[in-house]
Amino acid sequence: MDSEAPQVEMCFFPYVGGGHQIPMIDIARLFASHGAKSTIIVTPTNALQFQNSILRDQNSGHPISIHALQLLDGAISPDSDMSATPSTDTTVLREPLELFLIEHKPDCIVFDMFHRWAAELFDGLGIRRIVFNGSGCFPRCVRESIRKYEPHEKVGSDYEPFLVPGLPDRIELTRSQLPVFIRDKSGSSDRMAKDEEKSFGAVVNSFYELEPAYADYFRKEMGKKAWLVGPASLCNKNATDKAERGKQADQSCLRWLDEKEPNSVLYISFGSKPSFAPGQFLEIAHALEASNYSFIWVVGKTFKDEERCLPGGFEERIKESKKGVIVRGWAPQLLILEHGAVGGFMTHCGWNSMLEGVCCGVPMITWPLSAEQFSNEKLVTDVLGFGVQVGSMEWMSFSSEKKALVVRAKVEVAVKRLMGGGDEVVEMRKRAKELVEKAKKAVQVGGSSYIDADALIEELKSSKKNGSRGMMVQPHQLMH
Ligand SMILES: O=c1ccn([C@@H]2O[C@H](COP(=O)(O)OP(=O)(O)O[C@H]3O[C@H](CO)[C@@H](O)[C@H](O)[C@H]3O)[C@@H](O)[C@H]2O)c(=O)[nH]1
Repeated sequence: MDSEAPQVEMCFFPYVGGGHQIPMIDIARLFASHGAKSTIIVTPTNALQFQNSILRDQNSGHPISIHALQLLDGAISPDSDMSATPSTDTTVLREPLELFLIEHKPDCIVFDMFHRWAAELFDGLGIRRIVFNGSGCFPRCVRESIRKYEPHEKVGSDYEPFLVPGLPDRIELTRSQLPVFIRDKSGSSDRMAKDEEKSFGAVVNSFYELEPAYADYFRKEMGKKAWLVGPASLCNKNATDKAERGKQADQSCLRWLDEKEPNSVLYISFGSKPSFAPGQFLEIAHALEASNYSFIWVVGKTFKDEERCLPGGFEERIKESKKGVIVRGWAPQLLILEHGAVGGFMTHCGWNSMLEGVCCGVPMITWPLSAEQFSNEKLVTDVLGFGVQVGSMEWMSFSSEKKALVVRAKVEVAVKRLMGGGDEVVEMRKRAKELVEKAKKAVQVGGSSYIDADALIEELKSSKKNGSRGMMVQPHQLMH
């Protein structure tokens, strides 16, 4: 490293909730641990959520801070009711952000693509922008291929599988599994893709060894400049950091897990905003009772209609038999997944959950619901080979109450297949273990993600030293 070069100043502007915000906070902490002066720009609500872990990092000597944007008088923060979705309008943050950036002029800003107005602001201010879109290379290759070749236009029905053209593996999807904005050709995805094209590159929460063919494809075939610096969750080294990630979690389920045999518990979570129709909760509950494996089930804040969600006496029965725990708030997901008693993960295939399952070596039951989750499922089951599909077929939108049910028999089959621990699952665990080691190595000194993070910092340093924005060199993976 060039010790004479000035310290690089990076700003991070995460989205206002859930699966996009958590990894970006981790990524900011990761860059600070590499010596970059990192400032996380958030709303006042969010600042409180993350301040403890940032304080701990500061105490370890990492150059990191949080800046809480001061909203104009009368303005309401987009996360005030904690229910932000990808379509939440965040333009109210624009003015205070602009004031901050004019004063601080960082060397770059890593921003979430869901702040749809932000690229224009950064360009206007002449600030180098690096995009973060939350997911990995694989789903982005799938999306680009579909955008380019439109294979979904060439099938006869929403449920007829089509091949996603040009990818390193044979990947099939159906039209019903595609986001509505792709099916309807609405401009929002095109605009975000264009924003990404014009940025200096992308910081990706992934690691090369997880998806080498797709990291190469993303960079070489699709011509994207990308720094794969993850898995970001691995920067949480101690139990306190892991427990406080995102929100304060109720940890009582960990004591319950301590009593269980290795690999005997199924962990069920559908991400930061679990949302099902009552009938779907009911199908899951019946399947869990019928399959008779122990489980921790995160249902989110609360059931909308408690009585229609669970069979009569369900909670009393599972409590008495010690078969299961229902978490109504925020679960300490990282601590649960790394607990030896957990042998399976039923997941909606959000990128973070998928990656966290990989880092903990836990095979999955894949139950994609929306966004790019159907693509992520293919990575888990068809490419990495450590998942069992529950068989969900229908993309559901955030606003829609129309949700296709997966019936209890299908859920039960998947649970028994994964938790039964047959030869297939033994193989999955073996593959998963290998990936755990690769993930850990990637973020250690000399690992692929470590090198990528340093490469970005060095790039920023040298252009700072030259007083120019310069051309960014492609990170380490071209050396592979
Ligand atoms: O009780 C909980 C619930 C969630 N989490 C954490 O919250 C994050 C959830 O992220 P993810 O699994 O990616 O799910 P979503 O919140 O649904 O993520 C959105 O953002 C992801 C990243 O772009 C996309 O892959 C998803 O499709 C999209 O729904 C993970 O880090 C979990 O560990 C907890 O710690 N406790």
